[in-house]
Amino acid sequence: MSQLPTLEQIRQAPKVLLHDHLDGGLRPETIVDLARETGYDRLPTTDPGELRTWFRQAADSGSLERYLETFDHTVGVMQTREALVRVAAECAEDLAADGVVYAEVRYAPEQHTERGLSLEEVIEAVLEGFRIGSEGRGIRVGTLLTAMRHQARSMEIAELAVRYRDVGVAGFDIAGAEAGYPPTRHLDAFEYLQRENAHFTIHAGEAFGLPSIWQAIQWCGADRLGHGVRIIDDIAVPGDGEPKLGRLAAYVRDKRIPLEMCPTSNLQTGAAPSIAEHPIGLLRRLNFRVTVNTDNRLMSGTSVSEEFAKLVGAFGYDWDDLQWFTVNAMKSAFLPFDDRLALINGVIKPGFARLKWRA
Ligand SMILES: O=c1[nH]cnc2c1ncn2[C@@H]1O[C@H](CO)[C@@H](O)[C@H]1O
Ligand SMILES: [Zn+2]
Repeated sequence: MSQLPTLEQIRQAPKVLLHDHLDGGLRPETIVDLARETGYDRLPTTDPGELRTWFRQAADSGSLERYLETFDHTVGVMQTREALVRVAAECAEDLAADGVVYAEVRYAPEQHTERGLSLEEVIEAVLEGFRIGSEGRGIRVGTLLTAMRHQARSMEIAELAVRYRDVGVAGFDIAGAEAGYPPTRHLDAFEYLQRENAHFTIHAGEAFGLPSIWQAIQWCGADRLGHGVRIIDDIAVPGDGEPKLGRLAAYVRDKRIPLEMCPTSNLQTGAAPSIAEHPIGLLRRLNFRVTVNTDNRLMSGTSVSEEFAKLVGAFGYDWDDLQWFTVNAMKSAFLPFDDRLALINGVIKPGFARLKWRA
């Protein structure tokens, strides 16, 4: 009988990451450096080791709103061009070191203008950082521009996503507290993106249920769902018989709408009770188009490989399962079809084949 994949082996597999926040993945050492350089004096500690633990624990709050408070400190030190270039470059390095071959990393440009940078300067700094950090590392990184759902700048950000689409911006997203801020608040931005043939995902079904998912898909036209875990509220699982899908869950599965699942993050915000009870188990069994993501590597103390390893531990996933999640993610990327196919056939399948052969 073949062994289950180990964390070390998983690190060597070519992986794809669709849901990762730039301001949720800083190295603690970098936060300390940047705070010193930019005069940010509100960090809870200036010891990198303690800071790592602080983020992890503060994010373990059980509520999305409290989890999001920790971003004050990362966003607080990402207010200069140099800081943004460095954070983006290190993000690409860290993802490449974890074996990620394609990533879409998101952030909200409107949160990085406190010290006078324009939205364009923010976007260009991040693109420059990703260019520097990916060079020669076997990784391709695109960005998603996020608009904050409690603010009113989504149209402006959507226009920038279209303007920069041929130079590294792959799409658009909305994030932030979900309850009380339905996606339809930003309908004009989504309609504009659709008219422009642009791609977007929406954080939906994380801290709020089915109405949020329904609006994101049927009103706003989202290509993908950020999290989407609450889709299980539309699936009845009788004790003995087959699970029965409601109309919305059936639509999501039939249309192959990608779910950007982030298991550890969901435990921290209270969206799932444990990895073993995470909806990903059922959704994978029912062949929804599930992908596995990190959300915020710093706040969750995780990486794509570690998310995979936790799922292997909880559900006994083998190499075929991990390849299936990876191909799902690549199919769902906001990248031209030819490029997706080239990565699947030229990088992902051969990479997994080598690991399976060794196992
Ligand atoms: O899981 C999440 N749900 C909703 N919003 C989030 C999540 N993670 C991060 N952000 C929000 O997105 C902003 C831009 O990257 C972050 O500053 C944070 O406020
Ligand atoms: Zn997120």
